[in-house]
Amino acid sequence: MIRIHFIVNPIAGHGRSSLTETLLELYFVRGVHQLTVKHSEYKWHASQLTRESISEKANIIVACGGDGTINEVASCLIGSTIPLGIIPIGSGNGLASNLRIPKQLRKALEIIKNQWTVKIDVGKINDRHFFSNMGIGFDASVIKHYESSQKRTLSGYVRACLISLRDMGQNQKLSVSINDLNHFVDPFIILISNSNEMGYNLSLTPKASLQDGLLDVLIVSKIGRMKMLWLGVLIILRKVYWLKEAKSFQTKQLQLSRNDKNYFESQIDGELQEIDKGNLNISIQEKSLSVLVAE
Ligand SMILES: Nc1ncnc2c1ncn2[C@@H]1O[C@H](COP(=O)(O)OP(=O)(O)OP(=O)(O)O)[C@@H](O)[C@H]1O
Repeated sequence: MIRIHFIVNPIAGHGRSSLTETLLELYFVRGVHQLTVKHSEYKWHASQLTRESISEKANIIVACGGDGTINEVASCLIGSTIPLGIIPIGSGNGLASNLRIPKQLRKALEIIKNQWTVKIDVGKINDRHFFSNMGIGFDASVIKHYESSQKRTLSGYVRACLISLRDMGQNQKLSVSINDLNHFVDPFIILISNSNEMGYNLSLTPKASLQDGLLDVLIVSKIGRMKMLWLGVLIILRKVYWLKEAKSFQTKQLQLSRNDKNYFESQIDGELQEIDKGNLNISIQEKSLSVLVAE
């Protein structure tokens, strides 16, 4: 018997999905698959449910949600032999899109039944993990406004970008140490990416790969408002490197530090996080998560 546990975020993707045990059972074989469906009730509950599923000896644990839910479930599975399944019912679904996991329920469940796995890299930031990307500056501000608007849609995302463009003015001098070189920056954005997709088919690091053992880093120093708009166009065209203030790096690890006492306001896999430390140590853990994908 294959024990498959589904951890469902009921509010992901505007809460439009209605994944129930009765619905899921239609796609599986009684006597071969044993299904358990759990619903998260609050932030970080999905992590707790995953830890319980591990002690209940689940053979496969499926994150049903967007990048935030995947982060909570997958963080508990790093280094484990239990593979992560994904049902992309989130809003942006960046990681699922990079892994070519379809949004159609039947096709996504087919991947889980087939049990074909690949190992992917995992990003580490101090004692937390990210699977898609993390960022500081403009994109953290976008996530802050996106989370506080009640509209988790592409138009809500565009609106959050416009509000963030209006608000970006504060200086935050940082030291970034990459590949033994120190860069002192007043960044508009720092994005550290494992995946080549941020969701909604957008990418700031189109060359990133989930399996290359490297983090792709984009640093854009402070720019004026016209250039910010031009950057928006370049993001859509996937040609951010055309901007002369944009610098790209590939590395296995980097450090960010700031001298003032402020916390780092950052986004990790699309969720706003306030990291109360003057130093961020960011690294890659190569091929440390098994994920179910199409063969
Ligand atoms: N019952 C719940 N009520 C409120 N928040 C929840 C609940 N269950 C999970 N969450 C939180 O919802 C947040 C958003 O989840 P998730 O990222 O999966 O969806 P999304 O934002 O729609 O998708 P994406 O990240 O792909 O845009 C996560 O931080 C998660 O911890």
